[in-house]
Amino acid sequence: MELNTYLVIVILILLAFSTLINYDLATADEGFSTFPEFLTSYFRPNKVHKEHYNGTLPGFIITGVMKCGTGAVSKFLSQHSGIYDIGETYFFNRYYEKGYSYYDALLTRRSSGKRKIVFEKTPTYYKTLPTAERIYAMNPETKIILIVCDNVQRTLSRYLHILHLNPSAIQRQQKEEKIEDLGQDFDEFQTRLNMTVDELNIEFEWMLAKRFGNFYRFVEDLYDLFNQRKHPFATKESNLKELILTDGFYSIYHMTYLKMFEPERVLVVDGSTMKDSPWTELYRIQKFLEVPVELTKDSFKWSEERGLYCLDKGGDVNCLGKGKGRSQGWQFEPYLQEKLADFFRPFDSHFADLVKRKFSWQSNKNDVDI
Ligand SMILES: Nc1ncnc2c1ncn2[C@@H]1O[C@H](COP(=O)(O)OS(=O)(=O)O)[C@@H](OP(=O)(O)O)[C@H]1O
Repeated sequence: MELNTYLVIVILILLAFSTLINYDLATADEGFSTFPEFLTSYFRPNKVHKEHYNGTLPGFIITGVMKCGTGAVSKFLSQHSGIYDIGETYFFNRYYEKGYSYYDALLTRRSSGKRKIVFEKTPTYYKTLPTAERIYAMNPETKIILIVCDNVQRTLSRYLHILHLNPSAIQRQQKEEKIEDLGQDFDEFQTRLNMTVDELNIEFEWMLAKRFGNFYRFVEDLYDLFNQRKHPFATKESNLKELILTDGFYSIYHMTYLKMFEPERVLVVDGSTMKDSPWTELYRIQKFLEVPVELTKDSFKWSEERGLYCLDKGGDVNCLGKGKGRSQGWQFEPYLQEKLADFFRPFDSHFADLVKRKFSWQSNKNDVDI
């Protein structure tokens, strides 16, 4: 064969691949029907502990997402006369080995016998593997609330959160390691984040190509990697930049909950609305919890100083602590803002399909025909 013929063949192969390597939901044309089939293969533990469990049971658990307004939702809900917030426990992912007697004692002590619906929030439950199974095993009737938000904003908030950590002497080294990984200042963080997005994009484009551009099949492959505790999810080798990004793959983590709990026991909340109209999602939450709707628009007052809605306690404006709302006025450079939005968009669209709702931060760019 002549050199020219070789060249033509190579160009044709490259062209064929370039159409496959189009990491965009528009190419995912047959995946939607895979959801029901995928999600009806329920995995449920044989042993349910509720019958043997005499102590205080949480009526519901807020499982995440970190930096998506879990503190705001908890604080607002704690104003409800029938609800009691016992705070963060990390029982199901950090202290499970201590056993139910530890959890029981903790809940009983913190709730001090209140005859209310008790809840806890631990913002990492949503993405730690055995958690859904363990909560289900404790009580399959537990209600689950997952608060999600704009991933670009969440990424920014995570960096600022780590930068402002006020660690104990023991944790100081951990903080230094995190900052070393992320970057000493915001500019350095942006440069490194940009590179990490590029690296993940290359990896994902190949994975997507192997699935002939079907985003839904690609997500199922990611789901398998998550279950096998493999890259790009948390492993010993993971860097924090990757983890901050993959923390936003809500579908992957949420599928483990949907495979376990009845759909009516799981509520997804748009945390991005907590800043400018908290009462809208709080209405949905109160309905979901089947409690009287006490938290309404009248329960809130706009704080000019904080640029956020705060609780209105009879004229007294009660805002969350200074540790919340620190991202006001911060923004990524426009090039990175756009790159991150592009990176997360198909994942957000997939999640929106999975839970059948559209979120406040999703632009019309998401209205792709799938
Ligand atoms: N009404 C109101 N008041 C205060 N803060 C609000 C509110 N609504 C949403 N938010 C946003 O919540 C972000 C913190 O999220 P979390 O509470 O989930 O953070 S944490 O994971 O528990 O640390 C926090 O992120 P930062 O701005 O980065 O601090 C806020 O933007």
